[in-house]
Amino acid sequence: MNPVLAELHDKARAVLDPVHYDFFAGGVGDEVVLAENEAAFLRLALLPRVLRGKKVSDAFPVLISPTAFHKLAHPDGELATARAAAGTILVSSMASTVPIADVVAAATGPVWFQLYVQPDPEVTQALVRRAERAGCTALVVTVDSPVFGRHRRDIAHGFHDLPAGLAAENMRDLHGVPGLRKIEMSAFSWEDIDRLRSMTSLPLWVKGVLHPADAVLAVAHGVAGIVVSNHGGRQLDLTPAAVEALPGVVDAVAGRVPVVLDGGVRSGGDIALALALGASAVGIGRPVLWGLAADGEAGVRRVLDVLRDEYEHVLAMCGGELTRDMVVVRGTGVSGWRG
Ligand SMILES: Cc1cc2nc3c(=O)[nH]c(=O)nc-3n(C[C@H](O)[C@H](O)[C@H](O)COP(=O)(O)O)c2cc1C
Ligand SMILES: CC(C)CC(=O)C(=O)O
Repeated sequence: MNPVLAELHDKARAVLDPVHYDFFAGGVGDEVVLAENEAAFLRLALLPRVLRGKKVSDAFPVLISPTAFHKLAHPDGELATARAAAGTILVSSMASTVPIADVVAAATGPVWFQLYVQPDPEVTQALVRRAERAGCTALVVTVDSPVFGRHRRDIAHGFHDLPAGLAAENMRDLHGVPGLRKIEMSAFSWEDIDRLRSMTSLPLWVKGVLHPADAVLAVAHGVAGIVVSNHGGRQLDLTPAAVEALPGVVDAVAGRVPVVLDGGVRSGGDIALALALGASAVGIGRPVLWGLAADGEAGVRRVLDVLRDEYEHVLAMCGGELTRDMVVVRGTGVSGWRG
């Protein structure tokens, strides 16, 4: 892990209420997948190309992944995250503690809205309209959560609701129970994706695809992009590391829509590995929360700056372009990982 990210993580752990730290840090079950998401990157290496004479582009292929309840990390909550997000895309969680309109107003770049499809279609529709009115430029529907993951740390602490004064603000006044944490999970289907697409002209992404067959279905159902993700190890503690599921999805999609990799990205090198394996960009979850908890807006900015700097350095070392033949599995010498 980049040492600045490690330092911010340590500071976040020191300042946060241990219950909230565990909510942010924890995963599902034995936290095997949580650990694997990071460990899998350490099993990969890059064969740099030389003498290519390429100028490194200044694109920064990073999105801020949607994470809930930023006011648990810092009193400015999502406003601080949004202000720091310049140069990236902020995917704002439906479970934000600041209303989406205020998040967009504080941001200087694009904000996408992450949505959990709700059992009541009217609630889902109201959320979509709130995102549209706020000025969000895409919807990201999370599809890996038909039920809540069982997080042992939260269960041990009895953490199942927000403290007084904080609320999932986007849910306010929907169903007339203001301010309760009442995000619901639902086992919806591709028909709901079609329905959502007909409900809005916003580009619609799906987040939480791991199986190549689902990636093919997602393209067939007209999605604008796919986030390969196991929800940061918070849903099913049996999946492969996110980066291990990436090549299969990339192959299935065959360039028809962009594929974003999310889970375990902790350095510029991890970003480079994901891009070499075919991702268009990566999403960052917990490191943003550590920056936010440690130092608010400045902390989030530091996380992004350090990743940008490290990524550009690695890219320059690799000759300015990243392709799958450059990826080697450590200990095997095999390149062109999985084809
Ligand atoms: C505390 C926390 C809250 C999260 N909340 C959401 C959420 O509201 N919606 C969602 O789609 N994903 C949510 N996620 C998953 C992230 O979007 C992302 O998939 C994951 O954090 C990526 O892994 P990383 O933390 O290793 O970068 C959450 C993750 C964490 C750690
Ligand atoms: C409100 C929660 C469902 C947010 C979430 O997705 C998570 O904690 O992983």
